[in-house]
Amino acid sequence: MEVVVGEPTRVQTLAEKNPTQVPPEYIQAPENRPQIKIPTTEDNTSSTVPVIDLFGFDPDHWGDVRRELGQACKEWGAFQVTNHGVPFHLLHRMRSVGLSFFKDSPMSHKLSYACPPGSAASEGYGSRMLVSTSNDTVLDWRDFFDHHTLPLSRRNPSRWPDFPPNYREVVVEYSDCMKALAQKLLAFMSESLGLPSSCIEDAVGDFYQNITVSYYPPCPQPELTLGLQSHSDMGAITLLIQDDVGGLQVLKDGEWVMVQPLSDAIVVILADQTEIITNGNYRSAQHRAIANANKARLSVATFHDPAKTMKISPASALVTESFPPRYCQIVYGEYVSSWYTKGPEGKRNIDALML
Ligand SMILES: O=C(O)CCC(=O)C(=O)O
Ligand SMILES: [Fe+2]
Repeated sequence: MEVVVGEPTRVQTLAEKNPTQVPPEYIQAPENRPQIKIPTTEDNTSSTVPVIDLFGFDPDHWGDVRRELGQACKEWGAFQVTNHGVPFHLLHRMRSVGLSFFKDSPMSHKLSYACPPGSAASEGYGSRMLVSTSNDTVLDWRDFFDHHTLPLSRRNPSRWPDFPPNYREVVVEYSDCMKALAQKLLAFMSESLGLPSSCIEDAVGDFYQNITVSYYPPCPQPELTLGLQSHSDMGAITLLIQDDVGGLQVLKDGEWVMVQPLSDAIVVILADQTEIITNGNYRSAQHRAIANANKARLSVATFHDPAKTMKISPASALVTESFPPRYCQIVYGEYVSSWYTKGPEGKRNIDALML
């Protein structure tokens, strides 16, 4: 494998030249290309990513919410939540400062935050997800900004954009709200499996939280490329908001299903460590983002991961003689390194751990 050195091409810079074609390094193999469909009234609408009303965590609704959540975790590994308690104006402000950084600040400003080329998951402005590439690696039609937000020892707002002027304070507030929601959701998920409410969170340990703002510029040939290749998230739980353009898809029974943009909802994506901890009772969601011919799209994903030193294995309460462990124990940091080196290719990293 050849290690990438030097600054990557910024997709936004490419797109601003109004090309009529996507450069070859962004063209996916035919089997990975998205089917861009214009929705019709004959579409089978039975397959939609579940939307779960959390009723502001009102205890009167806990039983129903737990049941719905448990079913969505089993069948989909991804769902949207409404009445989640995070103020709508905060979701709006987070999208708005993210968009303003990409759209309103000059490239020279963005580049002053560039991720160091060739290092995985570093904080800053980036365009390539993987550390190294072979000739057949296909690039994503995406630029992003990654923030290290938790634990507090990793949080250094001076590494984040200072434009627009309220950028840093919005990210701090957003980070804290997402942590609180992730904790509540993991508690419900534990309970829905008959486990004590702290079971999954205890197995994850202190959250390592990263917030990634993804910017997908308009693309001349969205049918040939992907905004973000098919993958499952490697940590425990991801909370995502998007704008009204749409493009996030979840794989369900071999079909790619679009996650309908709902401005006040938060998309919940189960990640690989939750699949291991729940011994496969709940599965991580395979997902991807498609590009759009006419519009730029923005999403904000908040990842909650274990510390690199954490050992992750199926919860002992879910392992019995009739339900033996289905995954071997891993050290999270080793899982991450291998993920970034090999690339995600759907769920191959987690599938490789299955006993
Ligand atoms: O932009 C999206 O909707 C998906 C982002 C995502 O899956 C990720 O950053 O891991
Ligand atoms: Fe993801």
